[in-house]
Amino acid sequence: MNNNPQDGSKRVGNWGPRQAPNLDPNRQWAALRRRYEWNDSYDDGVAPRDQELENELFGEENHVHTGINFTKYSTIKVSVKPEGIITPVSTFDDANLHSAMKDNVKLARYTVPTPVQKYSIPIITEGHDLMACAQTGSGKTAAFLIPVLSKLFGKAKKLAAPRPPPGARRFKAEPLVLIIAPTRELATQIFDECRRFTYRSMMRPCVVYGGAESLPQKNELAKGCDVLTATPGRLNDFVERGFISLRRVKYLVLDEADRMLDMGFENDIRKIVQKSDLCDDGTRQTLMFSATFPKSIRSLAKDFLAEKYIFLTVGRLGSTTSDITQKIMYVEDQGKRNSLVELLLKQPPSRTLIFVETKRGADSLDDYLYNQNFPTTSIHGDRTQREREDALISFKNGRSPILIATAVAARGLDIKNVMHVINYDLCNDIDEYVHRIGRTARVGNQGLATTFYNERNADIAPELVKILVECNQEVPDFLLSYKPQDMRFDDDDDDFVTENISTAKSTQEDTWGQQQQKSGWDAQNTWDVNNSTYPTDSTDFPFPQVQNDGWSTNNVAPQQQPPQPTYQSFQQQSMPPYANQPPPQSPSQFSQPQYGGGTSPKVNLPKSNIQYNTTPQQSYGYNAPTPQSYGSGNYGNPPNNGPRQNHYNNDDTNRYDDSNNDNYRNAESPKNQRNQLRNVQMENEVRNDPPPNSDTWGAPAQQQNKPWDPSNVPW
Ligand SMILES: Nc1ncnc2c1ncn2[C@@H]1O[C@H](COP(=O)(O)OP(=O)(O)OP(=O)(O)O)[C@@H](O)[C@H]1O
Repeated sequence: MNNNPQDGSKRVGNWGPRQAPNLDPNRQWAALRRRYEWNDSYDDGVAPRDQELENELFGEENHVHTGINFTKYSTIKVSVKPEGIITPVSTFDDANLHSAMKDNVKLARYTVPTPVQKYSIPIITEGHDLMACAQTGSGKTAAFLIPVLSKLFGKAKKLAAPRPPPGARRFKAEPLVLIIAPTRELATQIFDECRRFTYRSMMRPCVVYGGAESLPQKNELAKGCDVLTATPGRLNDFVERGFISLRRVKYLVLDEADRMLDMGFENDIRKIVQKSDLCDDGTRQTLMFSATFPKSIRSLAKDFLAEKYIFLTVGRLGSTTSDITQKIMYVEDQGKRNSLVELLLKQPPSRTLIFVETKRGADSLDDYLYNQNFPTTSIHGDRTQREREDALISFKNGRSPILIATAVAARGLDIKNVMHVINYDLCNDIDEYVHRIGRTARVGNQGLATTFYNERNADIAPELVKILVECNQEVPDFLLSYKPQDMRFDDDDDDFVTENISTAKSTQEDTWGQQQQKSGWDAQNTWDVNNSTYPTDSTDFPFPQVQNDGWSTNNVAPQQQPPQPTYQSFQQQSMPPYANQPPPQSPSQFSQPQYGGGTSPKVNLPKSNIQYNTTPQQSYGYNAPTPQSYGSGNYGNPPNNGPRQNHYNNDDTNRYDDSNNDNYRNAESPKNQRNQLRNVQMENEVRNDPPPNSDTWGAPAQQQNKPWDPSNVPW
């Protein structure tokens, strides 16, 4: 731990100070964000610019720059069924877009369409229903918004419902476009995209989602709503209460369609499509998008599509992008916390998303890391919607560059410069794995995904190995027995065909004959472990030594906990050479909790401001592990706290619970009180402004096309 001499704040490794999320009680809900307001005095085609709004919508803050592998997209195999009826566009100029849309595409700095856009633009423009599957981060949102909105721009006056008179008490919103998404955060993100692409047009976007107050959402609907993004629960609620009619809908879009049609949401969607007044006169198009589409869901989806729908796949259905370096570490449950701390200390501080299985697990890990002075926050279904939005804002702006999340953040979220995704608890479902790791390495950027694996995850191992092999990733020795000898892509089935394993091959003699990728980011512009300044004494960065230990060569996962790094190895390896402060040198320093054991310390929330000069043991009221407990490999269970429960056995589920849960009403729940107390605690601490340029959390490599330069890090 470092005590920053200037401001006294506690820091761990090279991470910045932990800070309270942006708790602004006056911050408005996402649904109220500004959008372009059309005035009937404007000519159809030419609406004036609004410079302030333009800066907000298209400014640097949220712009995800394309990465060095963006051009590789053009080499991905695309399949369109039925064949021969669609000619892809090759540029946006080819696409015959409305002039306002052309301007917006330029403002969004899109120069070349991605493959899914090249095909979906003509498919949608020509009036087909569509089921589209393309890799995470490959621009699926724009793939439907651009053609849908462009087509409507010219017809808005004719098709759109008249605006309710100002202040109307009785009204019905009658959108032309309805986009349904599984989570609130994704819905608001799509709404933001709608705000961008409807800029200077007549089309007015709105969003309705659970967890936030209904009234502001209703008030926005009352001002006019042509493009509605919604989560299913709140949408059904508003339809039932008569605030929304779906009778004019010309485009129904299911984003993350496989998720929208699986058990959790299927009933909601059936209700919307089959029991509401949704336009059914044959003029409506239905569009489904996702990075994954399991076979069972594909056949179910046909219930909602026209008979002659088009099925578009970019790359293999359900595959992930090869821009993600995937690393699998064998870590027993009781060693996870230490391995995580070690991993976080070894990586250059950068925006990092950690997935856990349960809401309780998220809270507990968040507390644990936070108490070790890591700048964390968390997002899950038990937090109030305001807390969730605050957490996301803090993660995006760099105040809290480590976000601990349940599956609620697995799909769709597009946050720039997420450099590292850690699967602390591996999920059971390979599709969810694909979505989770897809939060990094977007639009041709590169990223790292580290997964903690142990015997309890054996169910997912065969599918996981196939993904690793397909993406030319290293298959660790403990997973070799799951490696198929032959694996082909079956065009008819859109699925893997594997043959039986005869002999397990080591990663060195890869049967596919493809070059192994280097670990870490490679290419000129990113971390290159073999070549880089970071960290010179640990060639297996960012992975602790456990991978190289003897057990891993036996082709079988070890029965016992693998050897853990010792105090000695921490001293030698954990701190990057450019650390501002030296690594812990003495046992007394080392016994401080940031290198602590596997059990969450008891959090005694202080009544007054935290005194930084006191020892952490006093401040936080728990016994930190001793150096001896590290050395003995026993540090997962600090002596006085006993062994940790396997928190992901708890029965609180993480499943997307955004359909009906209005949890902003539960602000007084014990969990939320705890969160509020913690927020107060953080508020009272020494505060630092976010890094001047929050991109320092990940951008140096990705944005400036140059190697990671620690001097860019502002502490
Ligand atoms: N043609 C383009 N050129 C440059 N950037 C683009 C282009 N199309 C989309 N983007 C950007 O790519 C990023 C990822 O897009 P988007 O979120 O739509 O991906 P996605 O395919 O829906 O991913 P996921 O499967 O994770 O939901 C966004 O920041 C978007 O602005």
